[in-house]
Amino acid sequence: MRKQIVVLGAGSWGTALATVLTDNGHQVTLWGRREDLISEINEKHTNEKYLPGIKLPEQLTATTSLSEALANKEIVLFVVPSHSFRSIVKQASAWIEPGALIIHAVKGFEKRTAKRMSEVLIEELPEHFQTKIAVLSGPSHAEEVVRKLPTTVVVASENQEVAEDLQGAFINDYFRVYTNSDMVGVEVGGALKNIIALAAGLSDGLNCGDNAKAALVTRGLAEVARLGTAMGAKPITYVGLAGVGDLVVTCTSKHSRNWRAGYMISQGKTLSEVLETMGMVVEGVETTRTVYQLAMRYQVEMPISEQLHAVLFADKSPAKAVEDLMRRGRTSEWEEIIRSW
Ligand SMILES: NC(=O)C1=CN([C@@H]2O[C@H](COP(=O)(O)OP(=O)(O)OC[C@H]3O[C@@H](n4cnc5c(N)ncnc54)[C@H](OP(=O)(O)O)[C@@H]3O)[C@@H](O)[C@H]2O)C=CC1
Ligand SMILES: O=C(CO)COP(=O)(O)O
Repeated sequence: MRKQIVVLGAGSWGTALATVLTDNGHQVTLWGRREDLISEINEKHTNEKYLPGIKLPEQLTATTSLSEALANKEIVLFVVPSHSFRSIVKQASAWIEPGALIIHAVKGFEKRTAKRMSEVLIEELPEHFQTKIAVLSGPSHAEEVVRKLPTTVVVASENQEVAEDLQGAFINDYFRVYTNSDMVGVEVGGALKNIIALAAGLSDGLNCGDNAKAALVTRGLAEVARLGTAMGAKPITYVGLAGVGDLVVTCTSKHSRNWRAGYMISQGKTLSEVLETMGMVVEGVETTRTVYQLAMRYQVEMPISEQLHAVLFADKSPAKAVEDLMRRGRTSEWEEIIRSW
């Protein structure tokens, strides 16, 4: 059924998801903060900064006005980076229709509080939205989605009806959507895989080889599952799209900004040079800082994240980080948490 949908955030992922929803016949409004970009989307049907060379559907309209964007919308999708999430939710809150479903597609934690985005939504929106919140995640680079390449994602909500309604709005022949009830697991998986992708970029830049990459993905998954489970996730989520699926794509794809950031650091660039060159959000950097605190709070061992933290924020050489990972104390592959899968 045709729905009225607003997508808040006109970067790569917001624009790509708005395209999927428009292709599905919904009436979609894309909100962004820059007049020049919004005029470009409305007049030229392009978003050259974030999705160069892509023609967007002509039916997709954009605006810089939050009140206009949110008027009469049945689904509200937030896709702004985690660092601006709370502020945009606060501004939007007053204009959201009481019956709307709320979904976000953000892969990060709030820097100041280490909260998940759904926790921020619960704090900032009126209480009646609490049972209407969902997250969309999984292996899905915007550059491939706008080219209609086959993609699978997961929509997680504690409310099965909400998950199924949203599945129905997003699913099509190139964008297959699965439901899941584990919001914590899906949100934590989406955020943490960026740390492992940064490490994979470093490893590739140091020519550590394919064995090392496989080790990072596999032991990275163990690390993600360990913290996720301690935070309340269901371990089985990590053998799904928001776990192993997203780890594989982000650690191996040329499209990954996190992988590219790690690679550039291995080539001697400073973190600020990397972030400046990228011109797009690299969520894994702040997530590494946050996860360092979360690992201590939950008393969870996270050796890859810990080494990456030292490389990014304490000037440790990537080569020494690899050496320290390889020389860790001997351990068994299967610990209690992972054994419960
Ligand atoms: N790109 C992808 O393939 C995927 C991304 N994601 C996740 O989606 C989220 C958004 O990322 P993505 O779209 O890729 O990011 P981009 O870097 O492509 O775009 C960032 C967008 O956020 C806007 N923005 C930046 N700062 C602010 C602010 N302070 N207030 C309001 N808007 C702001 C930018 O606006 P402006 O242009 O005006 O600066 C731009 O529209 C991230 O959490 C990411 O991990 C998830 C899956 C896939
Ligand atoms: O989440 C993504 C793919 O699933 C995008 O990853 P990057 O932010 O590293 O580009």
